[in-house]
Amino acid sequence: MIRLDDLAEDVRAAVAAARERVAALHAELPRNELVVWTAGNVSERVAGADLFVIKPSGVSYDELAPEVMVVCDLDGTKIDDGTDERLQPSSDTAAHAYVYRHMPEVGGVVHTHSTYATAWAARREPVPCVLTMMADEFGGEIPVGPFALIGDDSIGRGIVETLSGSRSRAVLMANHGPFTIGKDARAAVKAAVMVEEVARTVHISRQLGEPTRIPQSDIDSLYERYQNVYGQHGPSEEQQR
Ligand SMILES: O=C(CO)[C@@H](O)[C@H](O)COP(=O)(O)O
Repeated sequence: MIRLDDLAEDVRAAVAAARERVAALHAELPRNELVVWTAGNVSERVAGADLFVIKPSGVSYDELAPEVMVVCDLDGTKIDDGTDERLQPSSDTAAHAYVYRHMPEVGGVVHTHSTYATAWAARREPVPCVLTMMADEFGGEIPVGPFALIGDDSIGRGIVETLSGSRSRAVLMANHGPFTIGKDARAAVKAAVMVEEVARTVHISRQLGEPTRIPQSDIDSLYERYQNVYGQHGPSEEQQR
């Protein structure tokens, strides 16, 4: 079994940094009202190693300190990471691991059961692209993935099949809920917040009548601008010094 203490110093430092980030980001799930009880998880790939960090299963968000974040290899097997050997990683670990193995550009994965996104998942209905925020963030509709049972590669396969070649960073797994991906865990958490927001707004809009879809050329322009122009660019003040 891989022992964390036997790994190179730079890998151990990268694991420690990922544990800090993943522990802190779990607080965003209840803060943004994306989860009840312990029903959601965040993971992040460890830079420069075939490892990722994920929360332990069924532990209260209040108790998710960096030192209880579980370290797994890309098969989803917990390594000897210094935590109690009885501490089990998230029940969705196999799904996260499958995504990291098959989507090398992905550095973070999030799963929640947030109410509105999960309501669309229960209907197995994609959220149509009727909001500029959707075009900006997801570049089109939020797709639905197949129904898959928890515990093996099935969920991961469904996520990868649905999101490979899609601009969407979110998939609604049928009858289950949203899974989101990003370049790192923070980006995947942002996508989880955004998918819930747009699922809620489009649901409310449909109570008023049928929302109007945005033409594809406008979706493309909005996506291009948001991904490449929106926000702050260039070196930070620290980098300029
Ligand atoms: O969907 C499920 C279980 O049915 C999971 O997403 C849990 O709701 C969260 O599990 P842990 O990450 O705490 O194992």
